[in-house]
Amino acid sequence: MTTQTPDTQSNKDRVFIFDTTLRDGEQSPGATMTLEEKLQVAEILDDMGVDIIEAGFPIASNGDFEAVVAVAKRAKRSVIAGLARAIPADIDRAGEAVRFAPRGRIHTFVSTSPIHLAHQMRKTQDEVIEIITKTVSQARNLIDDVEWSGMDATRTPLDFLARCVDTAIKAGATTINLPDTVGYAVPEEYAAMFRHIINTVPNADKAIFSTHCHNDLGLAVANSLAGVIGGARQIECTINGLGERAGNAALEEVVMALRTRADAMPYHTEIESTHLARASKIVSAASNFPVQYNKAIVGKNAFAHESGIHQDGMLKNAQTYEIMTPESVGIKETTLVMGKHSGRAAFKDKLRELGYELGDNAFQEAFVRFKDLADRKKHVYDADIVALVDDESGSADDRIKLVDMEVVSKTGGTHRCDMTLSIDGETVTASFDGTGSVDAIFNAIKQAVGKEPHLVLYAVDGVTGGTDAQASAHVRLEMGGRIASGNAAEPDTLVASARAYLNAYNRLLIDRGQAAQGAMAG
Ligand SMILES: CC(=O)SCCNC(=O)CCNC(=O)[C@H](O)C(C)(C)COP(=O)(O)OP(=O)(O)OC[C@H]1O[C@@H](n2cnc3c(N)ncnc32)[C@H](O)[C@@H]1OP(=O)(O)O
Ligand SMILES: CC(C)C(=O)C(=O)O
Ligand SMILES: [Mg+2]
Repeated sequence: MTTQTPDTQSNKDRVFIFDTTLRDGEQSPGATMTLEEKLQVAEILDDMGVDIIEAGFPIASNGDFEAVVAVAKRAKRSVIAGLARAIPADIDRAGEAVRFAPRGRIHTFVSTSPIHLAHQMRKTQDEVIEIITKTVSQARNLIDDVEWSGMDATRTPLDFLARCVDTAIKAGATTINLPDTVGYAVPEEYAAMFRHIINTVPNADKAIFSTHCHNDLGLAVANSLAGVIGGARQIECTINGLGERAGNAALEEVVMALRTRADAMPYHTEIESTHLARASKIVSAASNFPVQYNKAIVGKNAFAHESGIHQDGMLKNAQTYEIMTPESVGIKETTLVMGKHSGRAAFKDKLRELGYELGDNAFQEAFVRFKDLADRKKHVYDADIVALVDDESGSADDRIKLVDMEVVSKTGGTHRCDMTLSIDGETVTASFDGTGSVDAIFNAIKQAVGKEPHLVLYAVDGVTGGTDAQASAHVRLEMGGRIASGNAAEPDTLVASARAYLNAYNRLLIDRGQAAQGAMAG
């Protein structure tokens, strides 16, 4: 690995970030945003230091025009761009909209690839060259900042692409964008294309070269970075990778890749990365596109760890499993998610966080119960762990233990419980009916133990949400003037109820200092 340092002094390593969430991003089917939503997105982009915001395609509709005008009027630091086909009316309309910005840009594009020329534009190469000269000059007469894009550049023969770029620069384009419109390029090829064009076109140094990559093969970010390595200094991208078809390069990914791997790629952006998580949420809400959990940088799981080995490492030193801090992208903190893959280190840390200091044996017991619960439950929440630790039932000292239980309930019919208990080490079975499942369970226990404590209280709470939530059951029993309470938490309400009853019963036995059989003989 080579270690390089970005040249922040001369700015030759500065990469400009051109965000097109409001234009290419909005082209995602279903992602249409209201004016209010667009303004909210533009505001965060401006605040985070996006160099250029492509606010829309003004000729597309009055709504798009108004949105570009509104974003332009509110722009603080960012340049505001409007897209235009290589058509005079488009260019005029874009110019009309972006002139409201302190700094506006007309972004005009035309197809360059043989397939587009033959089937979409139905023009010859010479006609396209003539169109470029006319339209770029027209744009340049309206504004100083003109970007020209060669649509489908990556499927265009390099000699013709170079001719187009040369023509656009001569006509006054200040930024040259070479898009991978259909997400066809691979990184080495994309880098080589920039190198070739920049080295071949005589006035290449008069323009900034730009990448614009689509994610059809999942290569948009890799290609954008390769483009920069090949000489581009502007990346066109979108928040959350929103965009036509499989999307564009994700802004948060290119920014953090350049920041995190500045040693390998000595370039820098001026993006304030702590805004990334918020920007992602705003765009997700505005576009109605959920962010996938495992999305790099801003996904729910990007800084979450469930497996014990990783959690252990994270507790020892966060750099063992994180290459950037959550704070650096605006996420409050790393989460150690408690689940079936968690180990003792994370469980102990979680207990400490929840205010528990357990002795070795109690910890070991609680950990076994936690693993057992996590095996049965998808999400183990803090409240589940609290219930699990507070539930002292099932301890090794219990004289009556639940071995097995089966409950059959029929609508409008009987409720039956077959139960196997271990009483002072002896296996006892019982079967009993009840007016409901819980009644049948309690009756079966009473039959097995042979004594009838009086049920003073029975209550159940859901500890956490969802159908797999733990049920916390509470039972209070009275026998011979003594009262004992028992609690148990389980994903299954009936099992929780049985265990809470046994927990209370075991406590009655401890209080009396009697053996269970003795209690039975009573
Ligand atoms: C790769 C990209 O992302 S390109 C941007 C894509 N974004 C959009 O298309 C969203 C906004 N688009 C629209 O609202 C509409 O398509 C409009 C207003 C631009 C045009 O609408 P219409 O005039 O009805 O044309 P329509 O969309 O049916 O067809 C596009 C026309 O533009 C032409 N065209 C496409 N790209 C260009 C270009 N860069 N320069 C000049 N003409 C172009 C096509 O050849 C076609 O022309 P034709 O009707 O003479 O065959
Ligand atoms: C308009 C251009 C830049 C575009 O979005 C593309 O080629 O993908
Ligand atoms: Mg695009």
